[in-house]
Amino acid sequence: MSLRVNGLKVHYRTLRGDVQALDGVTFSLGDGEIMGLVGESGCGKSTLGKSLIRLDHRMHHIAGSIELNGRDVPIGDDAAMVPLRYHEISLIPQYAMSALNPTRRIGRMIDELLRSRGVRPADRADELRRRLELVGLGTDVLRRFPIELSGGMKQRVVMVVSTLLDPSLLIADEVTSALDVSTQRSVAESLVEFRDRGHVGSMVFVTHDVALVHQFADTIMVMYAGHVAEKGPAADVVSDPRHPYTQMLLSALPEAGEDTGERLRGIPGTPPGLLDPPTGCRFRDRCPMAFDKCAERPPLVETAPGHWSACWKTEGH
Ligand SMILES: Nc1ncnc2c1ncn2[C@@H]1O[C@H](COP(=O)(O)OP(=O)(O)OP(=O)(O)O)[C@@H](O)[C@H]1O
Repeated sequence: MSLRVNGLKVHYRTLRGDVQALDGVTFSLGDGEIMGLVGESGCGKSTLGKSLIRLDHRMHHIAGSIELNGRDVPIGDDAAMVPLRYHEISLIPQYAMSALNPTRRIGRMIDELLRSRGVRPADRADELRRRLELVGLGTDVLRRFPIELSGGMKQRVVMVVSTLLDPSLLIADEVTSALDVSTQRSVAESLVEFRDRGHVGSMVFVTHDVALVHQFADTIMVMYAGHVAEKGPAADVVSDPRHPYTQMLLSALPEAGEDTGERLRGIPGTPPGLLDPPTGCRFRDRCPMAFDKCAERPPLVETAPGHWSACWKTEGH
């Protein structure tokens, strides 16, 4: 499995003009790679996740291409995307577990979903049972209503359903944010296990939680205001961040076990509005290292093997 996203621009049409939510996003994902996608609220994480599978009616594909396993993904053509959805690319949207239909038993809901995707439920019944077991659920959940399950159980059901057709790519959007810390970890471990067993090819794991994602992701991509700031091996991004935004994002996190008595400080300032974003580097108004050249947009450059950064001050620019 391989994914290549090249120069992707996606805007939201609003009465006040176009919100430039993704402005030339370029990255690739290798076979089996789990990529954590992080950045402050509003930087375009969910928009990128949705763009890979389904644009809603306000989203417009302005430019750029997506290639999955060497084939073009026609994101601007809703009808042409139908055969790819859930079979090739699957999404666990934000709040999916809260959106389970309260009047349907889990088993019936799964049957209906499979039929809507052109699959006979009986053909996947054994696999469904195996995967429920894999995430620690008995088949009795199939007879239950969503209200009878805990948050962690619901999230596991959603994971199993979203991956039942063995997609090449899974986008998991904030799947752990509403869960307690130990459940977060076990949901993340189940996703890794699904990848290890080949139930999903690669994964984009969207989260605010750098500390959690760095424990299990292979790579981390940091977005800022619709641009990619940095992408690289998870351990390198955390131990040797190249982009000043990543450095500030990480320094705003507490060290494990450390209590300095200081209040945590966020990054001063706020991201620019995307209706009329500044030209050049979009981080420059908040960046302590900004200089004249930042009025020009810095290209994303590979500064070490597999480690990319878009900053004029990073070596290699
Ligand atoms: N339906 C919409 N109409 C107009 N603008 C939108 C819409 N949805 C998102 N946006 C804007 O697009 C930009 C990217 O939003 P997006 O939800 O992708 O960010 P995010 O990083 O996923 O944020 P969060 O972490 O809060 O989910 C933001 O400026 C947001 O205000």
